[in-house]
Amino acid sequence: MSILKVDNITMRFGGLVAVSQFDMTLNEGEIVGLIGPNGAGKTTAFNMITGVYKPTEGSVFFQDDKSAVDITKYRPDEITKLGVARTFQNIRLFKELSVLDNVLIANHLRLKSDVFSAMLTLPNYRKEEKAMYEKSIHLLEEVGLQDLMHEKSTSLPYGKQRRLEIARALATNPKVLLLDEPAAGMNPKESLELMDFIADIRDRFKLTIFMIEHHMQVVMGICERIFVLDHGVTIAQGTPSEIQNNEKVIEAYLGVD
Ligand SMILES: Nc1ncnc2c1ncn2[C@@H]1O[C@H](COP(=O)(O)OP(=O)(O)OP(=O)(O)O)[C@@H](O)[C@H]1O
Repeated sequence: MSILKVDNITMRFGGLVAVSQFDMTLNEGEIVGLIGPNGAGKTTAFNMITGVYKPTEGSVFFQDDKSAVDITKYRPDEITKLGVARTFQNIRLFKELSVLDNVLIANHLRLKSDVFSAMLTLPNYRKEEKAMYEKSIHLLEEVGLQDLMHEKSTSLPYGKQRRLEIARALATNPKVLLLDEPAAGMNPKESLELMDFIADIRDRFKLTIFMIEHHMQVVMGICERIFVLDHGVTIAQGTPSEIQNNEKVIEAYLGVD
C-alpha cells in the first residue's frame, strides 16, 4: 500500500527550475533513494515534501490510516505530527544539551497537554512528562546510545551524532522517515554500520524510508528503488542494478568525479 504520493511537484526560484515535475509513490516499508549531482534539486524535493517550501506546482499526499491527506499546504510541524519526520544534511542538534534532552525536546511535539497545563504542572502534564522521559530512554536504548545519554550531544563522535539525530526524528513517531545524506562525513566503517542501522530501524519501527545519499555503496546496498535527479529533472528510476547500468545516470552522475 502506498504511504506517500508525490504528484508532479515543481519548484521554481525566480527563473530557476530547481525541481521539475517530480513524481513518486512510496510504498509502506520501502527504502527508496534519491541521488543526483550537486545542485540537482534533491534537498528542494525534500523541502517540498516536508512543507518547508510550497511547490510552485503539484501536490503531496500522505496516506493516513483512513484516507489520503493532501499535505501540500501543511506547515512542517503539521506534517511531522501526521507522521513524516526528517533529518538534515548538516546535523542539527541542540549543541549545549545532553543526548537525552535532545530526544526529550523532540518528544514534546507529541505532548497532548497545552501550555497552561505545563505551566501549572497539572497531573496530566506530569503523567505525560514521565511517559515521555521513559519513552526517550527507551528510544536511546533502541539506537544504542543509552550509555551516553547524559553526555553533551556534540561530544559524541560524528557517527553517533547522526544516530542521535535519527533517534530524535523517531521520537515524533513517524511512519515515513526522510534522511538527507545520513552518511555525509562518515568514514567507511561508520557508513557500513549506518546501513545496518537504517535497515534495522526500518524493520523495528515499521518505517518507510526515503533518503538522499551521495555515498554509492550505502545507496546501492540498502535502497530497493532509486530515483535520479539531474538539473531538477528525473532522468532515471529503478532498482540499484538498473540505475548502475543506466547510461544517462553514468553520464550525469556516476561518471563524474
Ligand atoms: N531557497 C532557494 N532560493 C533560490 N535557489 C535555491 C533555493 N534553494 C535551492 N536553490 C537552488 O536550487 C537548485 C537545487 O538545489 P538543491 O539544494 O535542492 O540541490 P541538491 O541536489 O540538494 O544539492 P546538494 O547535493 O549539493 O545538496 C540549486 O541550483 C540551488 O542553488
